[in-house]
Amino acid sequence: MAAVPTLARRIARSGVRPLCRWPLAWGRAARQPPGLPLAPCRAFSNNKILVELDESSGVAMMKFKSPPVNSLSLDFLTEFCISLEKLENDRACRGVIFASAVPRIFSSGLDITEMSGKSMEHYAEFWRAVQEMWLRLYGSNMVTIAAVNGSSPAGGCLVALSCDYRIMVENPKFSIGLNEAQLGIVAPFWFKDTFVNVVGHRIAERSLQLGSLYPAPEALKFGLVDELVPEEKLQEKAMAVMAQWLALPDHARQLTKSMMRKAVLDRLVAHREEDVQNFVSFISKESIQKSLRMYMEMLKKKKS
Ligand SMILES: CCCCCCCCCC/C=C\CC(=O)SCCNC(=O)CCNC(=O)[C@H](O)C(C)(C)COP(=O)(O)OP(=O)(O)OC[C@H]1O[C@@H](n2cnc3c(N)ncnc32)[C@H](O)[C@@H]1OP(=O)(O)O
Repeated sequence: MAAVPTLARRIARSGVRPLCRWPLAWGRAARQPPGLPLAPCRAFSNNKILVELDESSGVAMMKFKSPPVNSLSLDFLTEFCISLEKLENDRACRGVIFASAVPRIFSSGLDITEMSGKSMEHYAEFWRAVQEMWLRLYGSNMVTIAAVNGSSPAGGCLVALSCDYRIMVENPKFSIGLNEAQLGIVAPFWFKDTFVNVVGHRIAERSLQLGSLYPAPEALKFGLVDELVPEEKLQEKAMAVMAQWLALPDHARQLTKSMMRKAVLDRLVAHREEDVQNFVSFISKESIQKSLRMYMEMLKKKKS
């Protein structure tokens, strides 16, 4: 299979629609002192993601709005990469906070329908998009904070793990973890490396083998998330942590981040095509397809 940069073409084709210059998301108007004009702010959105950049603070809010569960479909991943690239190239932006606009769910992880009943070409295109999302997010020069306002299994957990800091809503009904093994699939080496870098080898090994999902208070205990807050305090807390991180000179923080993450990033870059081939041959096995179908059926049955 040739290494066709299909995602790059999708990014080029896909338009990012500008919104208005004075957006309302995250209650900016409420924070503004009365009588003063609003600080410069730019917003853009596409079908699945809303972004608001506050130029005075250099902080962007990226909100996932792909109901019902913010699953990471090919379209979502493409739009995520476009939005992140736009912010990365914007000199006014120094930090991004990620949150969900869907109640109770941060992200349900990779869209299982993209990995089930499709062609080998489709699996390859999808997996390149997953790799691209992680390479851009884990390798971002910006300060990245996950404001985890809902459940965040598997690929959703990877998004949070790839950020510099994780703040989660203290609700024990919200869970987070790399539960791939429960679906009969395996977290690839770069998911594992990202996880190990956050929680350490022993906890990662046990959690990955068991496919464990942890309620927010459990996740805090071993550092899968950095702190818990009540839902109504999440935005304020994320802004405060961001201000702390942005108080340092960018170059020192960026070089340190790159030093800490480079080996893990380089490993995927060096084995990218091999990783695509591994994914395609693994996911297209009939036994794996059967496991995914059963898991989807289980999700549907749970409702009835
Ligand atoms: C040798 C090694 C080689 C390497 C091989 C690599 C192999 C692959 C590695 C893949 C890595 C990562 C995988 C993933 O990320 S898989 C996704 C894992 N996600 C989950 O397990 C979460 C599943 N969902 C839930 O638990 C719940 O939906 C929820 C998120 C807790 C929300 O619960 P809810 O009650 O509010 O909503 P629910 O009714 O369950 O769902 C609403 C509809 O959404 C559908 N849905 C849910 N999650 C997904 C998903 N991830 N993908 C697609 N669709 C999803 C669900 O089926 C409902 O649909 P419908 O309304 O019934 O039609």
